[in-house]
Amino acid sequence: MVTSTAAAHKTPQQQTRVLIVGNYCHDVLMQKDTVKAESLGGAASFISNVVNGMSVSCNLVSKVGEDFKYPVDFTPIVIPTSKTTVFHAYFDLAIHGNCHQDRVLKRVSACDPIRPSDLPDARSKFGMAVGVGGEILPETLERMIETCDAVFVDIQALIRVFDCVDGTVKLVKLGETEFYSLLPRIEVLKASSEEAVFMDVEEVRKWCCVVVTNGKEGCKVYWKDGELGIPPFLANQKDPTGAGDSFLGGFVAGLVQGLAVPDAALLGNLFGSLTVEQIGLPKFDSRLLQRVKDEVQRRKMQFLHCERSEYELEFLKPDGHEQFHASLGAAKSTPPFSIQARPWTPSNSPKETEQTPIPHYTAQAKLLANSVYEEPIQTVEGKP
Ligand SMILES: Nc1ncnc2c1ncn2[C@@H]1O[C@H](COP(=O)(O)OP(=O)(O)OP(=O)(O)O)[C@@H](O)[C@H]1O
Ligand SMILES: O[C@H]1[C@H](O)[C@@H](O)[C@H](O)[C@@H](O)[C@H]1O
Repeated sequence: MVTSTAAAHKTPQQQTRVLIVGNYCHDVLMQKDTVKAESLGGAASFISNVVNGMSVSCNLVSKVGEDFKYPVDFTPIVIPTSKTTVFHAYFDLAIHGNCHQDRVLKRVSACDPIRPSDLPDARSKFGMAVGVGGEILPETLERMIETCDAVFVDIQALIRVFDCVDGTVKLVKLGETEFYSLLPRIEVLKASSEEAVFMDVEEVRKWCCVVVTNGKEGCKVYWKDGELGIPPFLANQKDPTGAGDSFLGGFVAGLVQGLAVPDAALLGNLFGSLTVEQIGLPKFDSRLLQRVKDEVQRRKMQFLHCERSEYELEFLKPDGHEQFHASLGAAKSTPPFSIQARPWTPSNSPKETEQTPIPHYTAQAKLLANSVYEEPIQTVEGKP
């Protein structure tokens, strides 16, 4: 439930819909010490890609160094004395099986933290605290809680620590962080199944909604007095990077548009599944996005007669949920929507792609392989 009383004094028109807070980064995907792909990264970039794609207005606060090399929709704060955050993701060091970990991440450089004074004064409806490299400070999250009606947090912003020698990302228990006391004041905490073991879900669900994503199994939503599994969508996984971020983007885009939590989580699952099918930051086919928006619109129309406060999350599974899943699945699987990412080449210029615009073309991964899970099949240079 959105509890902020200040929210009641603002009309939705006066507010930014979604405020995304987290640093952009450079992602380098590695296998056997070889660079397989480079891409714009950071939860903020994956989330804004989805939220923009769903035509939901948003604002973004991010910091980078002067070395930041991707054009982006939301101008970041450039810190001349700092470098852009860089992550190397090692896929061959990953541990599969029970202790699921799809990749080992190393933070190679870290940009400055985002401070309360970097945040806009204006209120936002939904705030998203989505740091990747330790840039969200407790006081920053607290300020977001004060200025947003509802705050959504990715646990990776709270529990990551970084090896002081090689930057390897490690996780600490949520209860041992300075963020713990703020949990009763946030709306939703999202964690992957790997991260969820670093919190006591039974305890945290008393204070806020907990969403645990679980790769190709979909996700599970826990709230104070209930829980619900949300089914996945089929995907041909090439790179898991950003699946959780895109999930959160789709989830929030659904909630902003008035969907109930289970339906919004389906939208999250859909965008997670679309993301793993491409290497790096995905580009979504505009026709697919239009079909998804149409399905969301149709779903909203089904509930026009229901009285629901704009500031209240609805957890119970609404009638027609399975049908909504099927409709989104049909939208996803209708050709030619399930397209593969195009390899990045310097010739992917705006002029050359004018007839078939490709959003975010310049931010696409510079691909050196078809999947981060396999031996290199084809290099860009080797392509006919
Ligand atoms: N292989 C897959 N097939 C179908 N859907 C997937 C697959 N992998 C991920 N998803 C979707 O994306 C969501 C998020 O994935 P996941 O649980 O792997 O997040 P994550 O580990 O936080 O990802 P990352 O850290 O790479 O951003 C899942 O809940 C699911 O809906
Ligand atoms: O771009 C990625 C992505 O945002 C992942 O969710 C995050 O875990 C990584 O640190 C980041 O490099």
